[in-house]
Amino acid sequence: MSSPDGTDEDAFPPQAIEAGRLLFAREFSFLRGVAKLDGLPPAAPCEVAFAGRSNVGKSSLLNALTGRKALARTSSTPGRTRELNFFTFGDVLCLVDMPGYGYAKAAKSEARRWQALIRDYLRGRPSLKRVFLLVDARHGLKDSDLEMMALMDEAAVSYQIVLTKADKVKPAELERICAAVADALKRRPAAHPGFHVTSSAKGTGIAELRAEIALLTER
Ligand SMILES: Nc1nc2c(ncn2[C@@H]2O[C@H](COP(=O)(O)OP(=O)(O)OP(=O)(O)O)[C@@H](O)[C@H]2O)c(=O)[nH]1
Ligand SMILES: [Mg+2]
Repeated sequence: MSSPDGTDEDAFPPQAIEAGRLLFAREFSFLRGVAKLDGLPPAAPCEVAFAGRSNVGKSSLLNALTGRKALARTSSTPGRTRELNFFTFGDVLCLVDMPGYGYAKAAKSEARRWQALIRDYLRGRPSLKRVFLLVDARHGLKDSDLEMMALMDEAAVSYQIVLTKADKVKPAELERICAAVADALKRRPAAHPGFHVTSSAKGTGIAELRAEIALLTER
């Protein structure tokens, strides 16, 4: 499904793009924020989560996918999302906006609490079909991303990289980052080999990501 550089560009036939469009045209609502695992909502048939470093653009991507400007709260200050936020499309799909990691200024105790919540959630959620691991296209993979990937490899949770803020990088630099990401994914047992390149600001790659999620709901 991937082109030689590992991206999923052109990988989706028009039917898949249309299925993604229809899926995300459904009624969509915020279900609840969860700070402790015992508050998890009942499992939807398909759950998809968005993880990544603080400020990488998780909440913005969720808003771009759903076409709602302020469904998930975004901020230029890292550490905006502090809980697992569950959004549902009827009884078909649940999207989870996760708190970011790697934010140096977060209080240590709070960072530990988020990490434990993320770890326990990843390990104990059979309905979780895939985690989209967001990586800033300007910065590429950082140590904290590699730690997150190791955690998901260990928990056998399927994950796929989504490069964000592609509008902020020059094409040559983007190519270099894509090659580095494709290389890093080769040695990861739970990683999907393809990845997405997106810009929530410009709408790049959003239709393809919707199509990818629609395919996950059909499994
Ligand atoms: N240029 C550009 N800016 C973006 C894009 N996506 C997000 N941003 C900006 O990046 C900042 C962080 O975005 P958020 O969506 O709040 O990031 P987050 O990953 O949810 O952050 P936390 O909840 O703190 O972990 C905001 O100022 C967004 O406007 C993008 O595609 N392009
Ligand atoms: Mg957020």
